Amino acid sequence: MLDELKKSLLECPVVKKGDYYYFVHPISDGVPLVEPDLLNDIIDYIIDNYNLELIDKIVGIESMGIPLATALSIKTGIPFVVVRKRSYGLEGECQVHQQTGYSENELYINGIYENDNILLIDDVVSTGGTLLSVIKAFDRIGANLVNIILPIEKDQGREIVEKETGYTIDTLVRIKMVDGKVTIVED
Ligand SMILES: O=P(O)(O)OC[C@H]1O[C@H](OP(=O)(O)OP(=O)(O)O)[C@H](O)[C@@H]1O
Ligand SMILES: Nc1nc2[nH]cnc2c(=O)[nH]1
Repeated sequence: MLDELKKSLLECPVVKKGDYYYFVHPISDGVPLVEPDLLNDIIDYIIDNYNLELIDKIVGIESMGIPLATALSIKTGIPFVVVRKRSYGLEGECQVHQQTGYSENELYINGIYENDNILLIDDVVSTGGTLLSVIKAFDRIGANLVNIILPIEKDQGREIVEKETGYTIDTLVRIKMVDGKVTIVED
């Protein structure tokens, strides 16, 4: 399982954003081509390894959390919500500041309410900045974060977020940038 994901990560190009080594991968960038088998590998792994009966809503963070949330939603029949980079000004909208290793944005949460049982999915955790701010917003809303799942883990973001929030962050493959190339960190 996940061999496709590991293999594709080892092969993917890396570009520099300032001092930040940025891997370019179908799951995290939608380029150069997203093979359905790769997406299915990830979704089938989640379905095979998690009890999703309690989940009311899947939540994907724009942009690359969207394909994952969509695919998981279609296969499970669980509805999904997107945390957007655009404000809608709907009643109760929650604004969140997103800081990554190379960019910052505002994120906007609509459609998530107190006691919603949530599966939060995104493509990658690196510095943890995105996850940290979204998780804190869900805590303010009073939503119930049942699972937090990301296919790709890079750098120390996962540990930082787990320490700061007390939540368990599940990642499927851990990578490390060595000499500007992607390496897989085996458990
Ligand atoms: O752990 P962090 O350092 O916060 O990095 C992880 C975030 O970086 C990307 O978001 P970004 O908005 O840059 O890209 P996207 O719009 O392609 O998802 C990715 O989708 C994660 O949300
Ligand atoms: N594709 C991609 N997304 C990221 N989000 C945070 N870091 C990275 C990275 O190195 N590559």
